[in-house]
Parts: sequence; structure tokens; C-alpha cells
Amino acid sequence: MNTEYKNMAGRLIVALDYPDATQASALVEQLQGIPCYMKVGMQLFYAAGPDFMRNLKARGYSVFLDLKMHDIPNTVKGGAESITRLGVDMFNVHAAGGTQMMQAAYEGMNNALASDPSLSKPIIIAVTQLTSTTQSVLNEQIGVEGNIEDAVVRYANLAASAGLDGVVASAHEVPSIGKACGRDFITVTPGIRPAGSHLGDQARVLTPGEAIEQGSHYIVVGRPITSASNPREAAEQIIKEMMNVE
Ligand SMILES: O=c1ccn([C@@H]2O[C@H](COP(=O)(O)O)[C@@H](O)[C@H]2O)c(=O)[nH]1
Repeated sequence: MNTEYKNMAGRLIVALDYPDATQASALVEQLQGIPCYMKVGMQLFYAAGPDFMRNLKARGYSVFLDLKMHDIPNTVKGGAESITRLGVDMFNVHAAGGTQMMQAAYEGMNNALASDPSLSKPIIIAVTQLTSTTQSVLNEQIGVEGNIEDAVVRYANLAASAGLDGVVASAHEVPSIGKACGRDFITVTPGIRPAGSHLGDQARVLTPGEAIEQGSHYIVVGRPITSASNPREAAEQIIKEMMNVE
């Protein structure tokens, strides 16, 4: 396996959005040997829980636990402590919870790290505006005025000032986030659709190659892989497209 392939595959986060461990494990089997990140979201975590996370870690995967915590600071602190104890590599909170809540996540993580030196520090990121949110939904339903990109950058600045490592945003907003928070501030971008694939409920979308071109550190891909007739081929095609970016 050459280094460029390994590096690019490590920037692909596969969303295991399945109702149970059996179906998720079947996909993991099909992708065996591809050194991608695996993402466990609410659907799978609520069904298969910590055991499934440990199983992924035992198989050698980097794991992103995508539970998007948004609660009072004390509760998020406790949640972050428990999540860190699972040994995950990345987890997230909603930036809309505010600075104190994001700092509480950091504190919870530090409590876990202090109590168990075998744990490594996970990346903590904040969700800015969901990639399914359109400009009109933001203004007319959520009640946030102004441009969606400005709202995303505002949240990114808030996350950076709270000491978090990065944000979840659409790849469209990555250059502006980089300008505001620095290029090392991690951008994790869902809303990725290979050319010609169904958008589904995603609104702010780019292709894998376009997202890498924009400077995304990680891209998140679910259905274009999980619903493909050959998921392994779909994942390999995405990595190839990522590698072809100059
Ligand atoms: O703004 C966000 C935050 C998280 N997600 C998650 O990413 C995947 C995307 O799945 P697709 O099937 O490729 O649409 C999914 O798990 C979401 O919960 C997001 O899409 N947007």
C-alpha cells in the first residue's frame, strides 16, 4: 500500500448509518484492508453501543463517534468523559451550545485522560450548521439572519476560542474557516456526493475531489458507499478521486 493512498484513505470517514451491529459489521468486512476512518452515529450507537466501538478499535480503525452533544455544560462534560473512556479518536458537540458547553466537553475529556494514561487524546470538533440546512431554512425556520457561510464562520470562531480542534461544516465553507481560524483548524465535511449520485437530504454538497481541493481535512461519506451495489468499489473510487486532486 503506497503512502499517498494510505494518507488519502485516512481522510475518508465512512458513515456506518445502520440499525444494528450485524449490518454495520457486514459493511466493515467488505471494506476490510482500506485504512479509512469509521463513523458511528446515533442510529448505530443507540443500537449497538460501546461494544461496537471497542470492536472497531480492536480491528485497528480510527473511530469518530458522531453523537453531536448539545446539553447543559455539566451534562456534556460527563458525556465527553464517558466517550473519551471508550477510546474513540474523534467526537463532537454542537457549537450552538456555546463556549461554556464546548469548554465543558474539553474538561470532561481531560478528566478521562487524567484517570487513564493509556488513553490518547481524541479530536473534539463542533458542528456549525448541518449540511442539510439551506439558506432559507436558516433564515426562515431557525431564525438566524444573514448568510449561511457567515453563520458557519461565526460558530467556527467560537469553537476555536473554546479550545476545540475543529469543526463539522460543508466543504463550501472550508476556505473561509481556514482564513478565520487557520489552516490547521480541522475541517470535517459531510455532504459529499460523487458526481451524478443522489443528494438525498443533503443541501450543501460537493464531490470528494472538490472537497479535497477546497482544503477539507476529512470528508464524510455515507450512502454513496453504503447504498452502492459494490461498496468497496465505491470507496476505492472515492479515494482515487481524492488522490487525483493536484
Ligand atoms: O452537518 C452534518 C453533520 C453530520 N452529518 C453526518 O454525516 C453523514 C453523511 O451521510 P450521507 O449518507 O453521506 O449523507 C451522516 O451520518 C450524517 O449524520 C451530516 O451529514 N451533516
